[in-house]
Amino acid sequence: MTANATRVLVLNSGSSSLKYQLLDMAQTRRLAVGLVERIGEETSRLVHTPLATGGERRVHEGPMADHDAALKALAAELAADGLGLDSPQLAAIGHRVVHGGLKFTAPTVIDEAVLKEIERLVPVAPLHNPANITGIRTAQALRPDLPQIAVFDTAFHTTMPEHAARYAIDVATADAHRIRRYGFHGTSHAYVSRRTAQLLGKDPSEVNVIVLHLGNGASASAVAGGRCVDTSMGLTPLEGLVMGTRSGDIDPAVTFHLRRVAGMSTDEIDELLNKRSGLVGLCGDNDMREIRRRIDEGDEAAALAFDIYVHRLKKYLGAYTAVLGRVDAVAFTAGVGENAAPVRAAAMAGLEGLGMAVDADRNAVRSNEPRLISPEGSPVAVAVVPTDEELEIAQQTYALVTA
Ligand SMILES: Nc1ncnc2c1ncn2[C@@H]1O[C@H](COP(=O)(O)OP(=O)(O)O)[C@@H](O)[C@H]1O
Ligand SMILES: CC(=O)OP(=O)(O)O
Ligand SMILES: [Mg+2]
Repeated sequence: MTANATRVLVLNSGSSSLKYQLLDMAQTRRLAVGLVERIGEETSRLVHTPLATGGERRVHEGPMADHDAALKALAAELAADGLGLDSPQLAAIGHRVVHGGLKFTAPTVIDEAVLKEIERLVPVAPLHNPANITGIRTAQALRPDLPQIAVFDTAFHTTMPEHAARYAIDVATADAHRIRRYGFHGTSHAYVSRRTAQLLGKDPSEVNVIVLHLGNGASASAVAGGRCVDTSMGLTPLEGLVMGTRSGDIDPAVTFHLRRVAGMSTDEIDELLNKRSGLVGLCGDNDMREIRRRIDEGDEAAALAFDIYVHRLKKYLGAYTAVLGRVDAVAFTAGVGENAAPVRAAAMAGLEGLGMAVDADRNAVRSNEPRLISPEGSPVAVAVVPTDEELEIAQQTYALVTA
């Protein structure tokens, strides 16, 4: 690595999207950011913003078959800005990897053995790990000489105590198949809980925070003094909160019933619970903006979907208050948490008994900065803290390659 290799490319591959950022770590500056959406569909779309050159945002529409095609397309965009992947200034590529099992508790240099382990975990992250693997393989082919670093969603949760991580099922079966709560979105929960402590002017070790990461996938975590003590996602990213297309918590016997009585196959049930449930299953839309618009027009299915979503949030707020004993702050983050003021207001409504409340004027403020939305003097600080998984991944990646 040359001395002026201070850039990191971060790839955050979702099931059908690929978010990316190129950063210069010498000044912690974003050079380019972008997103490829609807990968695998006819209507794929790439939005690229070249911040370094101050150029216009560029949008390309047209089919992109897979993450390999998406990565090649974004590489071409970067090259057009003179920021190509062939640059000697590129120090490493950092990859978000969703499932790392118990093995990976820290950022890891990717080699064949690491890739094999990520592959082994595909059955427990079927929407995510395959996309992560394609991203890694394509990036390796484009720059075989460069360190590729995996930053795992599961890593932050590996501090959970056994009584939170274990399911109450037969121990021998659980151990034989490594069935336990792993938790996901850990990079976001770690970043946001730290930023929340900062917002309060405290050290992370001094505060207990409930983080609500509400994106398309959604999860809650209880963070005590900077360490995760419980989280809502489990063996897979299906458990917990109501999500865009995933059910979150259900009675596991629902799946037996769907097999025995409804005659569905295991794959059909998997698809139902992961892709046709949650908000989309309840009302046909998974985008909170659209749901709010429909509620304003008097749509009952949208209103019920919203109420179910919020009810689940309240349950986790209550549960994690009990788990933590003392809550200093609740932090809302990700697409819904950062932007949907009505979700925040509804989730907090009636929780005065837990010391939680939202000030309507503060809640209505739109900003990209971390901010308090609870009333002055509230026992629990309620905050909106924008997540930045890409920055966190870039920092962890750069720290590893410059260590
Ligand atoms: N202005 C907004 N108001 C309400 N909800 C929003 C807004 N912007 C985004 N969202 C919600 O955020 C979701 C995407 O969140 P995001 O964190 O980007 O998800 P992911 O990383 O899982 O793709 C959208 O599906 C939508 O429901
Ligand atoms: C783990 C997970 O659910 O991730 P995402 O929200 O990106 O789908
Ligand atoms: Mg996300």
